[in-house]
Amino acid sequence: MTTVQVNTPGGRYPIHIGAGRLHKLHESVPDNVTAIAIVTNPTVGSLYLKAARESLVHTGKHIIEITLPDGEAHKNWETLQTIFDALLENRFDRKCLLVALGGGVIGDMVGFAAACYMRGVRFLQVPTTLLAQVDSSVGGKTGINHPLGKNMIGAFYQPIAVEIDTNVLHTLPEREVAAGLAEVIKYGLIIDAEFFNWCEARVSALKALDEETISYAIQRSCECKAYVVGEDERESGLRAILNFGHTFGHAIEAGLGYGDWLHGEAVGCGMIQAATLSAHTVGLGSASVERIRNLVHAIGCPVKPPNLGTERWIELMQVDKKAEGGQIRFVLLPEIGKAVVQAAPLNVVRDVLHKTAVPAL
Ligand SMILES: NC(=O)c1ccc[n+]([C@@H]2O[C@H](COP(=O)([O-])OP(=O)(O)OC[C@H]3O[C@@H](n4cnc5c(N)ncnc54)[C@H](O)[C@@H]3O)[C@@H](O)[C@H]2O)c1
Ligand SMILES: O=C(O)C(=O)C[C@@H](O)[C@H](O)[C@H](O)COP(=O)(O)O
Ligand SMILES: [Zn+2]
Repeated sequence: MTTVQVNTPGGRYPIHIGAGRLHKLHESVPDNVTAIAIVTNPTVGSLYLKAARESLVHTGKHIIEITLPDGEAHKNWETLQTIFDALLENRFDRKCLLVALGGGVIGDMVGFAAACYMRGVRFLQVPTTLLAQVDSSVGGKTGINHPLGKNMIGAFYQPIAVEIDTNVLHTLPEREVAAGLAEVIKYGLIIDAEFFNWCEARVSALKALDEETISYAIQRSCECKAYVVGEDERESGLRAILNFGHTFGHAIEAGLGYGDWLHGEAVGCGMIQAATLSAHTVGLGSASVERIRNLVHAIGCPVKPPNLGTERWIELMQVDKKAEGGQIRFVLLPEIGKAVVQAAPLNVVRDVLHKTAVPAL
């Protein structure tokens, strides 16, 4: 097992990474917990709820299970309310623990529920998708979508620990693995050029979930994210670089009504668009743009954005949380491994939207 430590003002906690961690969840449950709610969905529940429950039974605590509908389209108020209903019906008190067993959708919603229930109870992240293991379970961004914008309602709220079991990745559909790899590559692009090279050289092993390769990819991703959120928990500066590819990517997700493209797929394609914009604004070389496009393609994510119509793209991107005074701000790369956040002229953005609409592969 490897441990990566997260240290933020809002919480200090370990990320445990290893094969079989699902059977050791009890090790992360504090003694003074009064009751545990395992929150999952039917897909993950049918695969892993039994193992999670069996390990948590070792704590001797009262355990309930809450099953939410599966999918990004359900990351909303209505689903959140069902968590509160179950907690109240079962008389859960302030010393309860919520366990998020699932991908990023479950993690984001359970984290937000934990932030709100009785003004804050503890929660444990047990991410079961690659994307959730390398990104969403770490750093405390929690929340739900609004029809007008992605993750628009939420809170910064840290878990007490993250338990990553690499074994669970083997039941993931290929498309979900590709989506997770998009966020892995992101760390190389924004902060660690050597890690980008490392990923480029290991595409087959990453896609095949080779144990040693994927474990290192998860560890390095968590280290990068832990560093960034440790410096800037609430995104007053540096943390915005974790949003590379997301200004375009979130527009794809919201523009298509959530659930058509996977989050990681939208981010993968958005990173190509952001790289193209970087070439026009901060001097990223065309060879680097090509490398990024090739790697996104190689991991199995789409490289051609959907046709939302240029003005609709702009409208959707203006809703982005990084926007200030109506001006869209983008994460841009002067070079691979280095990121800056700045506004870009709208005529250049329009030009990039036209250029990236043409498939180059
Ligand atoms: N909070 C953050 O910092 C952060 C970071 C990145 C993404 N996100 C959010 O995370 C969400 C995307 O997360 P995701 O990609 O994990 O999607 P997801 O949670 O929808 O999971 C993808 C699919 O895989 C299934 N699944 C989960 N684990 C499985 C397993 N081991 N085997 C088989 N199937 C499994 C799920 O049931 C679901 O159908 C988005 O809402 C995104 O906005 C948040
Ligand atoms: O943790 C962060 O900060 C990120 O930006 C990570 C992103 O991968 C993630 O998709 C996040 O939920 C996006 O945040 P948002 O503030 O743009 O909704
Ligand atoms: Zn993301």
